[in-house]
Amino acid sequence: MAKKNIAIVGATGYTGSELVRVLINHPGVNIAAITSESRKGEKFSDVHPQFQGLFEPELVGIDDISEMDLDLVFLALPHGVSMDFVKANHDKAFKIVDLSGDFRLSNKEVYEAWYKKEHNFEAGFEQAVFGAPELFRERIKDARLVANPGCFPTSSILALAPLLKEGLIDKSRIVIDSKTGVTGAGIKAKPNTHYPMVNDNFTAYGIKSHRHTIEIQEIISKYANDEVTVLFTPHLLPVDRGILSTCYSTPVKSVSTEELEKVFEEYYANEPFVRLRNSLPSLKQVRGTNYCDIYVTYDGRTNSIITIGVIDNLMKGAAGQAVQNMNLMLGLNETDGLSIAPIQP
Ligand SMILES: NC(=O)C1=CN([C@@H]2O[C@H](COP(=O)(O)OP(=O)(O)OC[C@H]3O[C@@H](n4cnc5c(N)ncnc54)[C@H](OP(=O)(O)O)[C@@H]3O)[C@@H](O)[C@H]2O)C=CC1
Ligand SMILES: CC(=O)N[C@@H](CCC(=O)OP(=O)(O)O)C(=O)O
Repeated sequence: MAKKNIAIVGATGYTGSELVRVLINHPGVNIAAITSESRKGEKFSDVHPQFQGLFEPELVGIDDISEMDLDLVFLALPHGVSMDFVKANHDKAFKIVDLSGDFRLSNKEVYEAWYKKEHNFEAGFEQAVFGAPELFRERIKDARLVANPGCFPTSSILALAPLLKEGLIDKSRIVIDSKTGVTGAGIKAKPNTHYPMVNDNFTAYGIKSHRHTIEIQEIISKYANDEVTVLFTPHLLPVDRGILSTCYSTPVKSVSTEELEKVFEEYYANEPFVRLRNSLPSLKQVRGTNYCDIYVTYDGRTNSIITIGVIDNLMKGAAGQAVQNMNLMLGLNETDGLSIAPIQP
């Protein structure tokens, strides 16, 4: 079969380079173009020297790809920027996987309330499919626009989905406590991600208002076909990549750890990128991979179910999941390019 032609928009960012790391070893696709506005005309390996000898094309401008013969375009752009490209190109022959949050929510009003930003392409909300393969695989296969999930939502939705599907927990109060590495904030240094602020430090942020609260809540409500209320707090860890989300919920019937493990085993039996762990998972066990490792247990003393979801924010939380979605959208094997072992230690 001829290789599919894809383009990556936003070469200088973390997820742009992570897409390249995965796709240069993908058997079914050719990176036909990679764009940058800030470093246009330079070589990709000038921007990311670790790719010297591996991938050295010249970076083109975003306008150069609109008329190219492409099968799919990845948007590795900030939210608020992706929507312009989607608006201008939604009727082109190529499919789009948008890594930003611009089309993940239900509608323009909800977006504007949580992102504090105007949205300029309302029709995109109707067209977009939320790119969580474990929940919406069949819809992703037919989608022209996939909204790739946020990193915190990926780790927590996968840790909660079986409990919701089986109607095992109280939907009125789910607490999600997440920790992330600093690459989640993108490549440009900000005061809160500057080395002295992050190193040897630990802090919560986005309390009561982080935009992933509504993303998680909307998706799991849709999935459970009922209203779910989520309390979500992210924290910044002094590590470069990885997310660990600990989710607390209350059972609505009598459960045991063994029963819960069985529910999760059955639910994820055929999922290539979900691994159920019988010991506590950690960031390094998924580093550089597309895995989501999950641990589930019941605490009788507090009558709580505790589930832990761990991912690499740049992989299952962004570029890896985007490639998984691309594989589904282009009719390739879902795991192509993604059979990567973790870097440990
Ligand atoms: N980092 C992560 O862990 C995750 C990120 N995401 C999402 O994926 C998207 C990309 O993330 P990430 O790679 O980390 O982001 P970065 O900030 O690292 O990179 C974004 C890139 O977008 C390009 N760009 C084009 N127009 C603009 C503009 N107006 N302002 C700023 N940058 C612009 C820039 O590249 P150039 O100059 O080359 O055009 C920039 O390097 C974001 O929407 C992010 O929220 C989602 C899940 C996880
Ligand atoms: C450390 C850090 O700042 N992380 C980011 C996560 C961003 C992300 O990946 O999500 P979106 O694609 O939805 O922007 C944050 O909390 O905003």
